[in-house]
Amino acid sequence: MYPEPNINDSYGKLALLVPLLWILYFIGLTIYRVTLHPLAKFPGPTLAGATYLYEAWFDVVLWGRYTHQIGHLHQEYGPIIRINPDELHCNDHLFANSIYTTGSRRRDKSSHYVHSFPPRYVDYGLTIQATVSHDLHRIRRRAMNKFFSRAQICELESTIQSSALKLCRKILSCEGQGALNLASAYSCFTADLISDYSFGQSFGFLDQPGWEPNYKRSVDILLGLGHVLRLLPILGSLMEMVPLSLMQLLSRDIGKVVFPHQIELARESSKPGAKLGAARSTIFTSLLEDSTLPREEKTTARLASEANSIMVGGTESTAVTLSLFTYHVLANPDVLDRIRAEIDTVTADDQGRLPGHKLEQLPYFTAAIQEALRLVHGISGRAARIAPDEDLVYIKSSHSPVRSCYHRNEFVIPRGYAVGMSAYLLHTDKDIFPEPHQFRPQRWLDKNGKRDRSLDKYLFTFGKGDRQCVGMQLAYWELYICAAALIVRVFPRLSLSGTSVRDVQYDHDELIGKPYVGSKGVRVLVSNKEN
Ligand code: HEM
Repeated sequence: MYPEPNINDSYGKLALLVPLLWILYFIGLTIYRVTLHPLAKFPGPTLAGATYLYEAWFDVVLWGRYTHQIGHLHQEYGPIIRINPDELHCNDHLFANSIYTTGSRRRDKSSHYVHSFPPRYVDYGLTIQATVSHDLHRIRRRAMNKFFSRAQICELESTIQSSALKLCRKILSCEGQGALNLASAYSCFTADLISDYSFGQSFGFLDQPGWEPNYKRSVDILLGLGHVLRLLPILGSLMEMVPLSLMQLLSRDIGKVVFPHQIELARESSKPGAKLGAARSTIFTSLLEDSTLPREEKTTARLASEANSIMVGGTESTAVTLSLFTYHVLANPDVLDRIRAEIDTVTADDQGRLPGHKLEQLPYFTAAIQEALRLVHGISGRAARIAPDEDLVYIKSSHSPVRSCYHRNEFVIPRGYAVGMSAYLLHTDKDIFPEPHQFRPQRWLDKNGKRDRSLDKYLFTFGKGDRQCVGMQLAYWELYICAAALIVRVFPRLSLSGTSVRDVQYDHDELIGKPYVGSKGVRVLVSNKEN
């Protein structure tokens, strides 16, 4: 007779074996990553190539600070470095056009990067911004481009003008009420505009008595989740399993960014003969009617995710640029005077509005907007791309901003591996932007005070290549029209309150660049007479 196998004993062995196998796998993987892996020959700290924990230390534990560390690593290792097991980082402007291409050279997004976007809200794979595949992105982008062309945005001018005037009146009505945080005010303005354009119905944040609620907190929460989701994608999958109703109960702010209802309304109004249609065509009614978009691209889940992506992309980035612009202009009265003098040369229309196409021709005003965009950085950290069909050859240029002990001049990046650049590091390259942390609009002008466009190609705030911000024209139009209205109607009665340059200065990444944790943003006092 054989003794009966002890089941508890077998479970015990299995319980030991599983972690042991996992540890062996992990050790094997680590050795592979630093020896035989196709990126193993690239310069960089061994730990960064061996494990994602290195990136997690800077981005999760130290909170969004890997970009600073990447800057230090470039100083030590040269213009192209390995920053995690599967990704390289380059800090040479001249290589940007090889990474961020347009036309027939295909570029996928790296799935590690797109995991930063919270599932369901700016859904991984469902939105244009989180689409990994180049080919699928082309289909989605083609359908969306027409809403953001210059001609289309010019059509929107009167809506932008009315919202800007509404914003000015509302700020002025805060006279004598203590410090006003402009982050909320500007967020109300941008969210109202983009919701109106997307759904044909504005959120109406500027029409409510105060500035709350608004969309800012929801966007902050979503962007703040980015590092954790990217480095622990399983959390994303868990989030996906939480029913929407529960998520709305758990967080009122996150609950606000779910739009199936708006998509269903758009679907109803796009049906032939519908009665409840919006007065004009909106982004989503038009996407639903677009016969070139395959049916699976028009599901409510996908379009609701896309709505989130447009709302998130279109609200906070423009609002923070306006805040940064406001701080620097109020803190530098000579800059304000110069812009004001230029704006005074523009003839207003019969309703007192300053036309966008005239404003964009003002050289100093434009230079100040470019400078605000440079210092705001947009998506400040790395935005990696993968070339699936070609090896990329990087040849160290004489420009290359970093001096290194590595003497290799040529690197071949194997196809299928991610390589990216970071707006913050490019925008603070002293060779291109001397005194990079200073707000100096004149750097965008020639010695005769005319616009010098030679620096424009180094502005990375809207990204580059095929995946460059689709809303760029709209953002410029909002900035010109709103900033001009504020300068003429509001700034003479504003003064900064308890705000320093640190409140607008880049400190860390939360997908977009953020000032130090705890910053209260740009706060102003509104007085009843002009300063
Ligand atoms: C100052 C304002 C803005 C800044 C700095 C900005 C920045 C950016 C950047 C850097 C990207 C590329 C992202 C990447 O590579 O992953 C992007 C993409 C995008 N932005 Fe903006 N954006 C701004 C305004 C807007 C506005 C007003 C909209 C309104 C609709 C918008 C919608 C989008 C969308 C939908 C994408 C994805 C495009 C694609 O993947 O093809 N953005 N934005």
